[in-house]
Amino acid sequence: MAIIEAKDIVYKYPDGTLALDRANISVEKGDMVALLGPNGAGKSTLFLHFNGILKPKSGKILLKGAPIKYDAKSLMEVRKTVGIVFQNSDDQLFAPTVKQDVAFGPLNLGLKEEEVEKRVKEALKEVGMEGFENKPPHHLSGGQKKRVAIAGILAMHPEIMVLDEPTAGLDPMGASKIMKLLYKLNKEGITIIISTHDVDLVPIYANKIFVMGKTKIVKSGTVEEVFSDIKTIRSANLRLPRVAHLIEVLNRKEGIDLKMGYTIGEVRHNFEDLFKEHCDF
Ligand SMILES: Nc1ncnc2c1ncn2[C@@H]1O[C@H](COP(=O)(O)OP(=O)(O)OP(=O)(O)O)[C@@H](O)[C@H]1O
Repeated sequence: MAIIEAKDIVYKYPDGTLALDRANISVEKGDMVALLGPNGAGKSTLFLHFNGILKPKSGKILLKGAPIKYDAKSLMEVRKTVGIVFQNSDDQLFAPTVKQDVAFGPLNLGLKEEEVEKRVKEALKEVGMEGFENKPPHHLSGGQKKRVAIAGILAMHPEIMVLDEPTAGLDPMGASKIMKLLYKLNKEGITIIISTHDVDLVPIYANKIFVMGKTKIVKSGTVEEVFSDIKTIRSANLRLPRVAHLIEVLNRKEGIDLKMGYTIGEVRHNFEDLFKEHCDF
């Protein structure tokens, strides 16, 4: 059974913009999902439905099979289960110190001070931000802010983490580190859903991809299923991962018959197999 599902979600902003028009998505427990799509497709709008920040005009969000309700008590429960990390960390971090920021969510859950302290410590350790407890968040770098924002959500012990473009604005090493952190959290049991434009990182970490066109999901599947659908990739302003593009060019222009791959590791194996087939070592 899906852990979280959007069913026929329609959402119109007050100015009349139809941002979602019967959008459907279904995520299994333990998945690490990447949502791809062009600017303005509706990815952030869809994410804001996952923990009830936005209420659909029609359609439902099902959490563990049950439609979420929008009264304050039900929303509190939903937000314990589903944590959202916003695209812009400055929208998330507002307390005078890192420690107070990470403590905000658990304190809101009404947890005892001792338990809050414990969770803050654990969360900062998990994201590699121990020692920054007393720093003001606005003095941190972009990558550090992202880690603190993730810690603030982790401290609520969510089952699902939804991250809107978690690598946007980070340098390549910082982006890889954040993806590795999310991968680790996923392996520890948290279902992770991210939106991203980083098609080179997606095949390394995601086990399921959804592609969003304007207002709805237009394709879903494994890395291979999605990236082999070139028409959809182009229509969503995406591109192949660089390494896959190289294979495509080698096969097309040089007449090499190399098996397609989407990560460096995969392609290395495919090259080795090709060499074994054609060379006497
Ligand atoms: N507060 C708002 N009021 C009116 N329209 C909005 C608002 N926020 C977003 N929109 C519109 O809704 C549509 C979907 O926007 P959304 O931010 O969800 O897209 P996105 O896929 O997350 O884009 P990006 O990749 O650029 O972050 C766009 O047409 C956008 O202009």
